[in-house]
Amino acid sequence: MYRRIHEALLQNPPIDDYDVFKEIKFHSFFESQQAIIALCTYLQELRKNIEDLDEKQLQREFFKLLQVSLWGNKCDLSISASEDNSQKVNSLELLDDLKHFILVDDMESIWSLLINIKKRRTPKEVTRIDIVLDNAGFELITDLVLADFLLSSKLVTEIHFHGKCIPWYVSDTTKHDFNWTIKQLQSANNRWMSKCGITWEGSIRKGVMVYHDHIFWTLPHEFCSMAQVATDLYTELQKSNLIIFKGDLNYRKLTGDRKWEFTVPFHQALNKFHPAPLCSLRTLKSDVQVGLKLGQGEQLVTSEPDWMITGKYGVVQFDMSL
Ligand SMILES: O=P(O)(O)OC[C@H]1O[C@](O)(CO)[C@@H](O)[C@@H]1O
Repeated sequence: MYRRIHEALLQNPPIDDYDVFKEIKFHSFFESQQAIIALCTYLQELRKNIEDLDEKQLQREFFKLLQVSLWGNKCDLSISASEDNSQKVNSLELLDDLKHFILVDDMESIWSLLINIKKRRTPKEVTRIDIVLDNAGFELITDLVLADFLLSSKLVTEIHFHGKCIPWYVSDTTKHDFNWTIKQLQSANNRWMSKCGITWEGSIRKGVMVYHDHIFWTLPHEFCSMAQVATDLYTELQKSNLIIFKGDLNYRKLTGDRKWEFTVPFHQALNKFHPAPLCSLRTLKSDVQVGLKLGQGEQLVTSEPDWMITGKYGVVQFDMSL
């Protein structure tokens, strides 16, 4: 459907590069303003003392911002049929209450990977994280905040973002959305928002934040076929130390969108897709889920029949092995 919409526009210059979802994406960004201010303020305060944090404190902040990015995935205009689905309250204050809804929590393993790389890194070495983006609006801000934290804490030295070439699933991030968001922050009437915008613009100029897009992300292929059908993208991702896949649609493509048993290991469902260590930050909006404990899925089926489609539950699911 999204391809059809795009095709129809392509055939009708001068509106051939018009994004029909632009207005609602903008609206969702502005509606999330207070939550964005809270997050930007938190980040800027954190940056002031980041050099003084010990390992435990750094880990705590990493877990916080990883969860903020996870729950940012609730803000998706495709699940809400384009009704308002913005973030109204400070997401940092909700984390304790939401913890219980994380069905798979591999945050410790992700932390071990990153902190060990940091400890072993020589001064000239690059540590790279790739974030395969999902929704523009509040979710994109949470991803940028996480990226900034990873860079300012020196856990990593480069962040590569991957977005969509065409408007996709209503609110998915395109290059235009990415640049627009950073410009909006820069010119915002709030010093912390504009500080974030200016810093991120600078990071892009210096090449420590890099934006990519590739047609593969809007093709119907499951990710295990990437090495064959998009060899250049697969090779690019192999340069990463960790790939973070945001959102439900990416999870469906990681796992081939099959009716797996809930207890099938994530590694098995990836079906040999291993360009680099990877993780999924996803709130559940469709009926595929792997890597659960024995009985966990069945219990949810009984107690909450729609647990897989409302975005109430989330996973931070990691696969290390190559
Ligand atoms: O933005 P996300 O997290 O990828 O969610 C997209 C999901 O939402 C839906 O469009 C509706 O639930 C699913 O078909 C799709 O998997």
